[in-house]
Amino acid sequence: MASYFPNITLGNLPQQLLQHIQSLSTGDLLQYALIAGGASVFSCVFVYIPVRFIYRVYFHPLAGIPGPKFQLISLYFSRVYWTTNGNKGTFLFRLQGWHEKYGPIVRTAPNMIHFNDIDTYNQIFKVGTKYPKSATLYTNLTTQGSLLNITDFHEAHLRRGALQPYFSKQSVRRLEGLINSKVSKFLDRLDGMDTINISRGFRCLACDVITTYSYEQCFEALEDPAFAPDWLLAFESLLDIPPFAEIFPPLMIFLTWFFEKLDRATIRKISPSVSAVLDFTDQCSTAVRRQKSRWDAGEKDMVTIFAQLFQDDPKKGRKASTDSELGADALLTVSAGMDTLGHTLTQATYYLVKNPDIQSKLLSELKTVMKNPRDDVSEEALEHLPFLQACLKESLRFAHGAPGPLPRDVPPSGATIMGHYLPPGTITSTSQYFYHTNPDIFPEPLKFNPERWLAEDTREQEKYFVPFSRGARVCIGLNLAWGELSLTLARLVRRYEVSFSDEFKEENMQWKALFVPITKGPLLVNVKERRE
Ligand code: HEM
Repeated sequence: MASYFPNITLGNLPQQLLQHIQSLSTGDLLQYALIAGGASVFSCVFVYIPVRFIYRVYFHPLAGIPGPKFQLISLYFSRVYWTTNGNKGTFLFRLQGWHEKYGPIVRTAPNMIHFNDIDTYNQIFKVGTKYPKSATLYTNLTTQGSLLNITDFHEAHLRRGALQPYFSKQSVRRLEGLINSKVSKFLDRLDGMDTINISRGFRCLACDVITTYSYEQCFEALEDPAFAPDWLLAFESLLDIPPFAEIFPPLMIFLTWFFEKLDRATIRKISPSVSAVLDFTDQCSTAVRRQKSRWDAGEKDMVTIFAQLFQDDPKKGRKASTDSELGADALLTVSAGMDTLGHTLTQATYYLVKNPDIQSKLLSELKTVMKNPRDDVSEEALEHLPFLQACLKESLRFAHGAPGPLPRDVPPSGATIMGHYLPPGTITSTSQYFYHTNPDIFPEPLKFNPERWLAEDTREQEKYFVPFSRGARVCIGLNLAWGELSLTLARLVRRYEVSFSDEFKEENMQWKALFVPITKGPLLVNVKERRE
């Protein structure tokens, strides 16, 4: 066997090394490789990681910001910790403990901070902000190419500008007939149903409204006998993506690439859920492509929220969206509204059933604009009902929209927030959950109490109320959401007495924070039609 330390002289080192390597047998090479590998692992574990940890704790520009030190050891270590062993979706609640311990600004990763301060929130989440969405964290593959993942200000501004007119208050008012017709269908479906999974029912309703509006093609989710179309069940199972995909994002990219190469029948055999989600994604893309063909053929008076995206806008310097961007936005508009709306209506119904006195106060108010249980109503009439509006706000406060940390990058100029200098590229993050549960603003924050919104002066509550986020990237669908929330809740409560089903367990309502809140189980109810 060759010596590991060959007799070489410095004069002609590279050549001598090459000759030495060429003289080695395969067995020798393997031994060298093992020794080199072992030495690398050893120095990584016992030298590189500890030295890097010491740098991060004492010498990094963010060293002055308090926080749990174990979060600074390794990003991979953190990812493994927060995605396995029942920890998934609980980061938000741990953050709460850290804020109690360390104060309103906490360093949560080597290059990331989390703050709980509404004035800083308003500085970062404002129109004209210099803090873009974080490029390293808005990378979800299912929304790739869509508005949600755009981090560049100008590009996002142009894309939003093309979609926004269809979501203005006036546009949503014109949609009232559509929303009311879907709500009627939803309520008619409840009639005669036994145990109702109303969490899914609400999501089917949201899906049918937005698909009809977006692509003039209702996906007829409300037709499903149990409000459980395949794609909805598949989305439910895939929302909780497996830990390995979060721990090794490249693996997810590889799997996506791999699935793209397979035909649908093979995918169906490997994973029926992935196949159902892909079918749904195709359905959205096909619907929007069909509209584009009609548009290109000269049918310019069609109603589609994508009309402006079909064409260049030379004045603004916006290029027409590509087919894959259109498909991504088509999927986003359905998915962005479905879970958020469904969850908010689920919270509203749960707390009204749990608090009969609140429900009966709401019912009395609703009777002033809906004489009969089956009456239609306009959103404008509902806007003048203070108690209903208070119930909706309280439900949104409990639903939290996108509760977990929303990440934004510090601009190239760097920034000072809450007395700490943050170098360019630092990721800042904050969570609406903390504002909505601040006990100084919302006393007894975990009590569903609509009355808090009826106080003489609610400016402080409004300041802390951010279910749709704020500023340049505020939810584009918020007017539509208000329309759907108020018409659905008002007409549901006016028409039916809702009660918990015997199969319903309180623990179902425990939730964890993925990008949206996911409850442990569904809200299961029974309904009885009101006589008057
Ligand atoms: C109760 C209902 C809803 C809530 C609480 C809600 C909440 C939110 C929040 C918090 C964001 C910001 C996310 C971020 O910064 O990453 C957002 C973004 C967005 N929402 Fe909603 N949403 C709701 C309903 C809807 C509906 C019905 C639509 C239908 C079109 C919609 C479409 C969008 C879109 C497209 C974005 C991305 C905007 C952008 O990145 O510029 N949302 N929503």
